[in-house]
Amino acid sequence: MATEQQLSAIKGSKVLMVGAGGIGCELLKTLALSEFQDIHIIDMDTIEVSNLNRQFLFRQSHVGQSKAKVARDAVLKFRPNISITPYHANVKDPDFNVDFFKRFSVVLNGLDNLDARRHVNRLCLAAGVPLVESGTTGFLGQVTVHVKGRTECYECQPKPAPKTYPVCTITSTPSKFVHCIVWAKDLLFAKLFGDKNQENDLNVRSSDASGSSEPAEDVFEHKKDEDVEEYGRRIYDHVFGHNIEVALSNEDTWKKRNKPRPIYIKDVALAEVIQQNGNLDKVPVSTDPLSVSAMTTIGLKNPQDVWSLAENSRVFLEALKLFFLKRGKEIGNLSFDKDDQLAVEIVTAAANIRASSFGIPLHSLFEAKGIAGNIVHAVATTNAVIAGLIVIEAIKVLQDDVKNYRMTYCLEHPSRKMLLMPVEPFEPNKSCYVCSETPLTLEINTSRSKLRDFVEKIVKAKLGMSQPMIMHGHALLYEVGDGLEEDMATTYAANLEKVLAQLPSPVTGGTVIMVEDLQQELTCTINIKHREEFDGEKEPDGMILSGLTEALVQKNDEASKENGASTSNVSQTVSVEAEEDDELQILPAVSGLAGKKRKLPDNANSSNSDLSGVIDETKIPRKAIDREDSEAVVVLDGNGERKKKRGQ
Ligand SMILES: Nc1ncnc2c1ncn2[C@@H]1O[C@H](COP(=O)(O)OP(=O)(O)OP(=O)(O)O)[C@@H](O)[C@H]1O
Ligand SMILES: [Zn+2]
Repeated sequence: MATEQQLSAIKGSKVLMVGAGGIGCELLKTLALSEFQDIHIIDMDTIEVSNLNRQFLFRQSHVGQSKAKVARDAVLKFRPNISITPYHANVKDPDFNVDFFKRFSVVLNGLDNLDARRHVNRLCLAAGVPLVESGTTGFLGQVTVHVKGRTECYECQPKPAPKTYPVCTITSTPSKFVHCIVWAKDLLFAKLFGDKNQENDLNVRSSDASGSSEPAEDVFEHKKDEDVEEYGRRIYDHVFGHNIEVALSNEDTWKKRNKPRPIYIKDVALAEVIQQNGNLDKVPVSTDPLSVSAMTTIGLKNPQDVWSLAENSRVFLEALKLFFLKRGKEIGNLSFDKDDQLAVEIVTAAANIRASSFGIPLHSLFEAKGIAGNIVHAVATTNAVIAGLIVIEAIKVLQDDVKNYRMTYCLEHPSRKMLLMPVEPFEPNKSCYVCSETPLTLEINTSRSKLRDFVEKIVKAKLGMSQPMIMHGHALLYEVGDGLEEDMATTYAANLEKVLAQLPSPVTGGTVIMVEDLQQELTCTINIKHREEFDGEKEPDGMILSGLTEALVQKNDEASKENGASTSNVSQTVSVEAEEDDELQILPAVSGLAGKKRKLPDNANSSNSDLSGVIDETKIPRKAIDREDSEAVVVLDGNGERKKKRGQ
């Protein structure tokens, strides 16, 4: 039961919720039942069938409608007298500016991606509004509190980067099914259906061109009059047969490894089935390109079955054919999407054929989809627990009860009888470029890199700015926005194509530039250091930004060990991520010592970095507690009451 003081804080508040998905639905219900009276919700999505199992405010009949609006209507049914204002929009829209944020007592995030979270963090800082941030993945979850000047901001600490694998493991020496999936998705699928000009480590030449003056042809090129089936067989033999033969010729690689087996269509005894399969008459008529299915055409029904090599080969050939016949217009622009049935089918089939070649156990489409889409199945209970914790923290924030703020981690298994681990928040990180505006340093070749490279690779990708303005002293080098005069827009467009040292106000070693995002009201100072050379493999951007609270790249230790010595390419990595969302950071239970340095655990996990789909997360907090035994730890006792334990 809330005290009177709490009730009065709740009733007088105006709350902004961002995200009306898994956490958001639970959160809106809990806010309404906790007597909150004025709630605004932003969500840019419409309801999908796959949301219904856990986003309980939505029903089948709501599919296709705005999440924010339907969530509002559903809650008003049992709390008709409160005010809920929905916005079916992206929180990054310019309408949601600092003035908009200033209208709220607290902002509560129920988002699923880093980009939006960073954006909201910046707006909350600029508006001086407290933020309660949250995330869940399977049984894991966390709620953190961010109040300007008092606690760290969302970006004060590094976020775990996607798990990556050495390129050589993916291209030459896979030892796990996940390696085959990454190969099929990031290399093969990208080469077949993505941008043809992209850099890609897949062997694309039909033969080694070194001996001849003629450049070898790109096998992935679909020749004008080439029959699609013929094309499919050619690709099959090249990637599963020829490329493996080439790999085998490098004998050193296989001295301590099992040799892979080249697989050609003729080996799979497909002669007859090729004739039968791909009967397009059998494809159900559908207007939705994402529902075209090779499995259906072939008559494979159960996605949980593990297909044989021959079945995988049939699916591969059929899916390739369907892409060309049914979705030809998309070819050249596709990137893997876990909700694209045909894409999942071809990636599953290709990964399985490769796995077969390397003696790795095959997997079902269902399993392969989980791995490729990095799906950790959501647990509705975790969302409910996290939503409850968000409301608890929101109430403390409304009462300005700073000393009782807690960041709480929800674990899968009890650790010291705790499933919920509260941790005192940390002070702002003095070197955070977001909340402490600490200058950054950029090493760059100022006579080779263009302003466009700087904008794309640094300002947008690294600093997460969407409406940047770049200044050198009083000179404005670049700006975006609707209100720009035509001549200025032309000047900025021309500047983008100039190398830094040749800009109207030249940027060279020693220059200090300011980058400002007008919407986020964030300004970064960047000290420029000219550097002549960059290592193409280790520093592929050709520029290095330092001073960020940088992401920790999680190396797959086993993969590194297995392949570390095999090629020169170990430092290069392939990301297993299709998208940068669902990021969840699990931090150790260092507590009580606000301002003290903390480390991410070695095996820190995040939902988007664990491909097994099963996160062995319990080790993280438990290890952390054990390691931090002598530190102050705040625990919940059996009755749920908070006790503060001080270590010796
Ligand atoms: N930039 C954004 N602006 C507004 N809403 C956003 C933004 N980014 C994400 N969201 C919303 O945050 C919610 C996150 O919810 P959740 O993690 O349950 O994802 P989901 O898309 O509903 O489910 P799933 O990804 O598991 O299919 C989604 O409803 C999504 O629309
Ligand atoms: Zn910060």
